[in-house]
This record gives sequence, C-alpha cells and structure tokens, in this order.
Amino acid sequence: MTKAISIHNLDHYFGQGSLRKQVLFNLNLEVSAGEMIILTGPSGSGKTTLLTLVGGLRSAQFGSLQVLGQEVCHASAKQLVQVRRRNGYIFQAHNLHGSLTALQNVKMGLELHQHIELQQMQTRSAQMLEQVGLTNHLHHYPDQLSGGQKQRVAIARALVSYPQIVLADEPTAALDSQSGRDVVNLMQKLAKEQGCTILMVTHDNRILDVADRILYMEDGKLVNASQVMVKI
Ligand SMILES: Nc1ncnc2c1ncn2[C@@H]1O[C@H](COP(=O)(O)OP(=O)(O)OP(=O)(O)O)[C@@H](O)[C@H]1O
Repeated sequence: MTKAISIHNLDHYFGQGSLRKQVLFNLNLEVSAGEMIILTGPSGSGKTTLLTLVGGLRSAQFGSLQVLGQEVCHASAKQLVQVRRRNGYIFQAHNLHGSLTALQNVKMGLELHQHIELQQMQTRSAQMLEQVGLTNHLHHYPDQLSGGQKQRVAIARALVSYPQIVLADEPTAALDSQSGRDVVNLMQKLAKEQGCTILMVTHDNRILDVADRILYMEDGKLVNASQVMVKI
C-alpha cells in the first residue's frame, strides 16, 4: 500500500548552544494513504512538533521524513512551500479571518491553486460548506457563528482543495462534547470520501474511537501499541 508518511530515525532539537534541547527521539512511523491517525500523549511530549515537521511548517534536520514520497528532511524553503500546498490544516483556534465571510474564508483554501477559475472556486467553496451543513451561513462572518460552526468552516477550508493529507491540532479543544463529536465525525466522513490521510493531535479522549490507529507520545518518543492500551 502507498505510504502517505514515512518516518525513519527522526530526531528534532530546539535552541542553540547550551540551550539546545532534543525534543524528538528516533521516531519511526509509516502511515498508509487514507488512514486516520490520532496522536495523543502528555503536554510537552512533542506531538505538535511532529505535526509541524510533517506539514513542512518547520524544517526537519535529522533522519528521514517522507511526505507523499518527497523527502522533507533538509528540504529547501521552496520545497517546503510545495509540501504545505498539498496539505490541509485545521487548528484549535480555527484561524478564520474575522473580516471575511464563511464563503470567502473557504475560498482562501483554493487561492494558492491558481489553475482554478474564480467562478469554480466560488462554486466549490459553496459546495464544501453545504457538505459541512452550513448552506444557510455562507455569508456569515466568524463572529456570527458558534464555535462548532467556525470549526466546520475551518474543515471546509482545509478540505476544499482535496488535499492528500490533513493535519489537525486539537480541533475539538474549544468545543463542547457534542460539537466536538460532530466535528470529528465530519472530518472522518469527508476524509474517507476524498481518500485523504488525517494526522490529528488531541488530548480529547472522547473522540479516540474515530481513529484507525492511535499513537501515543511520551518524552519525545513514540510508545508502542501494547503500552498504549495501558496508558489510555
Ligand atoms: N519553538 C520552540 N522553541 C523551543 N522549544 C520548543 C518550541 N516548541 C516546542 N518546544 C518544546 O518542545 C517540547 C515539545 O513541545 P510540543 O509543543 O511539540 O509538545 P505537545 O506534545 O504538542 O504539547 P501540548 O500537548 O501541550 O501542545 C516541549 O518541551 C516544548 O517546550
């Protein structure tokens, strides 16, 4: 099966000189295309760092990290931009632009893809908002939407370009139990329909069951599955 993400002996350090600190230790991981992976573990264990490396949001320097067959370790700034363009991102704080409507926010997810015509962008964005149940909110601004609705706009924006990989960091953290559940169910449904791989960082034990596989991180290391069952 095609590997969406392939990680071998990945280390990561922050800081320089005497402040240099290792935060990821010899990570090894294979993620198949279409898998939904949840990455969990204590605060400070390195989950977000790993997510940002996979997303090309920071540069990986030691070991090997392949995303969709492309080596990201030692990649140039230009190559990292290409990696970022192929991914969708969903964050806890949804990062919607307050001065843009839901439709305009989703359309931004397509604006890096210059081959798509304006009218087509508009249509696709509206369809995506329909799929997340927001047909009646296309022209609402973020402050006119609930937390769950805002997160659904963020999902629509992340998926509108049909990315092969979606990276999500605590997408349910700001939501009540029911909205959190709705949001992950929606992510799972749309991702399966589009065949995209999801890597999601979460502390939210209520949503672990949506994952095809749960990974546990502790002190910068991936702990193996048999130990995970004891910890969760
Ligand atoms: N930009 C940075 N510069 C220096 N150290 C950092 C930086 N980002 C993270 N760290 C450190 O790296 C370690 C891992 O942090 P990371 O944010 O990846 O953990 P996490 O598991 O995602 O935590 P949380 O669940 O609290 O978000 C922590 O010790 C953190 O203090």
